[in-house]
Amino acid sequence: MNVFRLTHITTSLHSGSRMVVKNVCCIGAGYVGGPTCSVIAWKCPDIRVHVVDKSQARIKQWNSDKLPIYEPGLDEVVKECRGRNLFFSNDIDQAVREADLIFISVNTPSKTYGIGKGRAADLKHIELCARKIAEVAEGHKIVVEKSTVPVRAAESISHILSANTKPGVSYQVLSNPEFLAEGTAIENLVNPDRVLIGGEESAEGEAAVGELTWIYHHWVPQHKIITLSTWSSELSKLASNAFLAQRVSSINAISALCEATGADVSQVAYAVGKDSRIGSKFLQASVGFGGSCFQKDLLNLVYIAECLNLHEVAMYWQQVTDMNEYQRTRFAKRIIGCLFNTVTDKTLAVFGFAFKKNTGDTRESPAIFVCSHLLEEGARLNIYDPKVERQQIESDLTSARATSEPERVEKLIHIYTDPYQAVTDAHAIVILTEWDEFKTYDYKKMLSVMKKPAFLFDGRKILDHESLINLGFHTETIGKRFTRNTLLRSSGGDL
Ligand SMILES: NC(=O)C1=CN([C@@H]2O[C@H](COP(=O)(O)OP(=O)(O)OC[C@H]3O[C@@H](n4cnc5c(N)ncnc54)[C@H](O)[C@@H]3O)[C@@H](O)[C@H]2O)C=CC1
Ligand SMILES: O=C(O)[C@H]1O[C@H](OP(=O)(O)OP(=O)(O)OC[C@H]2O[C@@H](n3ccc(=O)[nH]c3=O)[C@H](O)[C@@H]2O)[C@H](O)[C@@H](O)[C@@H]1O
Repeated sequence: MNVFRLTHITTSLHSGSRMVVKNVCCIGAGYVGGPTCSVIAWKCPDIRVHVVDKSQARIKQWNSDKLPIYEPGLDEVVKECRGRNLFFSNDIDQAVREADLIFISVNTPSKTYGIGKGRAADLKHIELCARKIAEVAEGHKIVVEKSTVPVRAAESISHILSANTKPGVSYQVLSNPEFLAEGTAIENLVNPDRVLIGGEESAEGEAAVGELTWIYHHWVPQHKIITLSTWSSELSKLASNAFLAQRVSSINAISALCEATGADVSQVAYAVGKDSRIGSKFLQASVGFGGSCFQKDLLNLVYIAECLNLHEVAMYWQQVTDMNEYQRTRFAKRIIGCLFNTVTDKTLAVFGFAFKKNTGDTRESPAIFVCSHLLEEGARLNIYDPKVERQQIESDLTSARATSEPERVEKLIHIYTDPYQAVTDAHAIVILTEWDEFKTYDYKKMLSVMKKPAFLFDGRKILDHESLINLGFHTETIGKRFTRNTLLRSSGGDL
């Protein structure tokens, strides 16, 4: 079916029967809408791209020299296209009215209220976009679901649009989920593994799929563009994130076994990944996965399965997120255990707060969970991250969800812009993000200003642990135990 549809689309493109997309609008100028549409504008100089958002602050930043998100390569793309065929504004009505094709790229967080609280995707922003489009649209519009949504969300969008259709207005709704990862967004967008386009199985549906395919054809080879049914496209996105998260939880489960048995998780991951059926990617054991999507998309999948009475399926995917919770808690407990079972009034230098390197994003960062656990135990935290803003760290750790005692926490956290200052008089260094610069530090110099015994907990497995032990650090990492640390502990660590 797929081959048939692709052939059909290519034929209709060549026959000159297309509507020719000249104006694209994207509602939602976030981590997905911003980079995705910047790349479309960059690769398609013949298309005008308008990125709109309800947040004035966000749009102001997109129009400034300091973009609202840090993403390698993004500044250059925006600089080249902004004002030429790429525009950022709050005028949603006008952008929607002028557009031939509208991406909906707004946030779809887990619900924080009502039925499905904490698990179901909150589609209120999507619905508001559909209603806005219905209110102001003129002529024919292709509406593209770019946000990650539950299966059959496109049906709800279509219902809202058709129930409010004015004379002379028509719509086609497509699913085109995004697979970019933060920190490598531009690279992923420029050279995607695949692009999914789901559409209705009708002549109109296929014509709309053809229009979006034409946009991607500007830079993505035909064989990477997969057309499929709307529902398959929506579910493929949730399934992809679930599979990726599952790999991380699988290797993290093995890391606990390694620590208990004396095996080394890096060696196990290497050996397992050499099997070409398994592959080596996404097998890096860590303090746990973070980011705005893995957790919410997994929980959404669990919720969908439960609603469909597929309890075993729900329980299977639930375990992936339970394992992640276990890994984060296990790491925090290990820190406390090694520090003689108490961190109260001890100073810990925390390196990294973003959920992964090369981003300033902290959403669901394991750092929030580990730090919150340590703060509950009364630790003082000196936190350094090269890209996360001070206010973000403060708000993440003092928010109602992270703690019940914001005033107490405020006194316990100190944000540093220099890692060497952050370690002064600290009892331990805790690495929570895999920033490359952490590998380049002078740990001998750091050790000299720390309390002894000095501890280092590498939650990302990025440092040379043997060298650190030789320097005199009591070193702990995920999925491996160092026997020489025992000597350190018995000698008071003063080597
Ligand atoms: N962050 C990521 O790396 C990825 C995210 N996704 C998915 O893409 C979607 C968007 O995610 P992000 O870009 O991270 O979210 P985000 O929170 O960074 O951006 C969403 C933007 O939409 C705006 N918005 C919300 N409702 C609006 C409305 N009614 N009118 C105008 N603007 C509105 C918000 O002000 C915000 O700026 C989500 O469904 C997410 O699951 C998919 C792939 C990767
Ligand atoms: O839907 C989304 O939001 C996106 O979610 C992930 O992208 P992202 O969350 O940006 O980053 P990842 O590289 O997937 O990392 C997620 C988390 O897993 C952790 N991780 C990743 C890989 C690994 O081997 N080990 C590991 O602990 C990372 O440190 C990070 O905390 C997916 O990789 C993207 O394909 C998807 O589009």
